[in-house]
Amino acid sequence: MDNKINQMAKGITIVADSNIASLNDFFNHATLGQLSGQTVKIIPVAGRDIDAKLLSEVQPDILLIRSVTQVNEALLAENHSVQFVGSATIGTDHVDQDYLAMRDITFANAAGCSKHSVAQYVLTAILTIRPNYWQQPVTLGIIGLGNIGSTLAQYANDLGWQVLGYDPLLPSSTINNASLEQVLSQSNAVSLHVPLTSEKVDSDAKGSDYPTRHLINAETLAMMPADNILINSARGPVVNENDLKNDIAHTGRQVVLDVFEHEPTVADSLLAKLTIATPHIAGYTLEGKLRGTQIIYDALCEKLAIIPAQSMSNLLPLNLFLWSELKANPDRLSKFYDIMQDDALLRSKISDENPDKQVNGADFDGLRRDYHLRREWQS
Ligand SMILES: NC(=O)C1=CN([C@@H]2O[C@H](COP(=O)(O)OP(=O)(O)OC[C@H]3O[C@@H](n4cnc5c(N)ncnc54)[C@H](O)[C@@H]3O)[C@@H](O)[C@H]2O)C=CC1
Ligand SMILES: O=C(O)C(=O)[C@H](O)COP(=O)(O)O
Repeated sequence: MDNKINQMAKGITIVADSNIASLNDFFNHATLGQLSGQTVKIIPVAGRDIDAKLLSEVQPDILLIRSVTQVNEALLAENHSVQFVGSATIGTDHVDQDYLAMRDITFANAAGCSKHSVAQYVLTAILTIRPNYWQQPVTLGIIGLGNIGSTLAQYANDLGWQVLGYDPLLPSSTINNASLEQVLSQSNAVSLHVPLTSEKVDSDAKGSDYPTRHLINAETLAMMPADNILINSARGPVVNENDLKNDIAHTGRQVVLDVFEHEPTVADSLLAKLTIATPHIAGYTLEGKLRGTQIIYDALCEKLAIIPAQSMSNLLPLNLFLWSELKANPDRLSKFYDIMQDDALLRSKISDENPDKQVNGADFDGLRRDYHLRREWQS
């Protein structure tokens, strides 16, 4: 155990995004208080309300977030206490990890936590739009073959689909088997599973040699035949939304978005053109969210040098959703996941009373906060 954590001996104060699943079950006196005399105080706050003023006033030891809290110098400059930041998410584009390292603050994210949930979301979207794909040969393009992309490829393989995959940062393989242009031009549906990264400039070690910001733009959209579905459940700015709107206007392409360039705001001028639109809930299953909490809880226990005393298996109700059952009964898809209900809820937030003709940020966030977590299908 390091000295700084020892200095928390009188108590641990945690500021946490209130949208973290089962926060109180994982972070309490019984599950963290194994250090002698420790008390645990949790301050739950909406993720977008975790700001520099709060962290300066409260001076917590631990900060637990999800994807909507930007963690950087601006947030932490007036804070002298945080020693651990845990993000119960796969994505890390909201966290300046170099800054945390410079401050000697430990960082953990929840890699892979919702990989099955997101892959199942993508399959549901495709098979809802094109139910005939249960029976016929399909080529699925996957851009980014990490945890989610490779999990999606397994499901596709299971359905007898061909996979064309592109990931320039991984060695070639049976699924990493194509160029970007081949994936875009030769697939029936293309799904994006890349992190949000920006271009590398000489002085900026943070950039990527293969940046993904606006990876899908007028030029790359032009490579896709009009009947090729596009699905983005990665991060909004991976797709240039203006270029996408123009593309749909010209091609009539079927497009599924779970994430948006200007999230949490969604303009009706875009929404009206989408075949399916959902409020960033691709990973929102009970299993996916609990796994995210479990992973950062385990990482915090490691930091505190205590033995984890809580497990998501204690919190999960029985799960009767079997992938084998769905495969044998494709007509049950909407019972496994009714994606059109999520789509309708998002669209219902645009009303004639809303002069801006957009989904407001508060409504978008509200749909996510109150989301009825679905279940992950078991294999
Ligand atoms: N909509 C939602 O609810 C969720 C969205 N996500 C998003 O999905 C992203 C991917 O998740 P994972 O697969 O778990 O991440 P991962 O880190 O396991 O895999 C990402 C893959 O993308 C590849 N990659 C990077 N730049 C690329 C490029 N220019 N072209 C092609 N491939 C590239 C990497 O080499 C890596 O293999 C996350 O970063 C997150 O932003 C994650 C969970 C839920
Ligand atoms: O894990 C990720 O990365 C995600 O995109 C999350 O599932 C998004 O959920 P929130 O962190 O915004 O609740």
